[in-house]
Amino acid sequence: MNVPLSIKWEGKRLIILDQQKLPHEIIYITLENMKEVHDAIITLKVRGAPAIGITAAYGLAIEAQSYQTNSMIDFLEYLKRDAAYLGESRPTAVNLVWALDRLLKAASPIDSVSDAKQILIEEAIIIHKEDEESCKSIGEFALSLLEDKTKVMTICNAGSIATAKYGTALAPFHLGKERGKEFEVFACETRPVFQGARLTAWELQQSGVDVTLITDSMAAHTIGAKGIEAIIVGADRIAKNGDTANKIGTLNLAILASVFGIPFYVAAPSSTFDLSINNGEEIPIEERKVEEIININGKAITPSNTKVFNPAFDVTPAKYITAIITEIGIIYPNYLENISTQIVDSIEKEKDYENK
Ligand SMILES: CSC[C@@H](O)[C@@H](O)C(=O)COP(=O)(O)O
Repeated sequence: MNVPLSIKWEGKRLIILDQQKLPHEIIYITLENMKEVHDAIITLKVRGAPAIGITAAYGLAIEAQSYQTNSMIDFLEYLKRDAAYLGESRPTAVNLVWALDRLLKAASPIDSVSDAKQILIEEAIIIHKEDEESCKSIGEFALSLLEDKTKVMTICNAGSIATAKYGTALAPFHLGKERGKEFEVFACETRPVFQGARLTAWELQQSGVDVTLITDSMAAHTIGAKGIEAIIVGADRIAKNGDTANKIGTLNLAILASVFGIPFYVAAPSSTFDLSINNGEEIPIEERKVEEIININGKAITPSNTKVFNPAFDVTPAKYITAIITEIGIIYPNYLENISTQIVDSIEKEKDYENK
C-alpha cells in the first residue's frame, strides 16, 4: 500500500499529515502540545474517527509530561481536566473519548508521577498499534464479503489516512489490490468539505485502485447506471442497537441501498461502538461553521445572509445495515443481541487476558 501514514510517533514527537493540504501537497506538521492537537482536530487537519482518537491520546500524553507536580492526586486532576478539553473538540466520533478514557484508566492505578507520565506515552502507542491491526483485520473480513470485480460505492474518507493504517471502509480495496483482487470504487465527493473528492480519490489512486468520483447528488442515478453492487462506509459512533452515525449523506446511501436491493455495509473497529447509548437518537451530531457551505476555496457561492444548516453527520437506522464489519468479526442483525454478545464478549476476554 502506497499511502503515506497520517500519524507518526517519532522519538517523542507527534507528527501528522495535514489533511487540509491534500491532495495537492503532502505536508507533515509537528504538534507540540495539547492546544495544537485540539486545533488540528477542530480544523480537520487530522480527521476520521480512529485517527482523531489516536492523535488526542498522544496529545494528552504529551501535555501530561509538562505537569509540575509530584502528587498523583493533582496529576490525575490535571489529566481529567485536559482529557475533557480534548474530548470536546469533536462531539460525534466516540473514538475520541474512548482513547482519552483509556489513558485516564492507564494512569489511575499508578503510584508515581514519573511512572504515570511514561505509562501514558506507552498507552497512546498501544492504541495507535492496535488500530493498525484492527483495520487490517476489518479489511480481511470485508474482503470475504466482496467478490472480485465488485462495483462498490463509498462516501467520505474511511481510509488509511483516517486511521493508523489501511482504513476501515477502504481497507478491503487496499488489501484486495495487494492480492490481485480488482474493485471498481465509486466515491461520493462528500459535500461540504469534500473528503471524498480530496482524500478518497487521492488515497485510492495511491494504491492503484480503480476509483471514479461522483457528486453526492449522482448516487441514485449511478447505482442504476453503473450497476453498483454494494455500498460500504465507515462510522463515527455505533449505538447498542446498531444505529450508526457517519458522515452526512451516509443515510441517503443507506436508503438507496435498501430501495435498489444491494447490501449496505458499515466497517468500524470496536472502539467506535458506544454501548452506553441505546439508539441513534442519543448520538450528538456535530454542527459545523456555515462557511463550509457558503464558501468554496474561500469564495462565497451564495447570496449574503443565506440561512445555513450544516450538520456534519447523520444517523443510519440499524434496519438499513446489512452487516457491521469489525476487527472481531462480522456482526449481522439482530444487532441489539449480536453487538452485545460479540463486542462485549471480546472486551471481557481482553480484560481477562490483561489481568492474567
Ligand atoms: C475510518 S473513518 C470513519 C468516519 O470517521 C468517517 O467515515 C467520517 O465520517 C469522517 O468524518 P470527518 O468529519 O472527516 O472526521
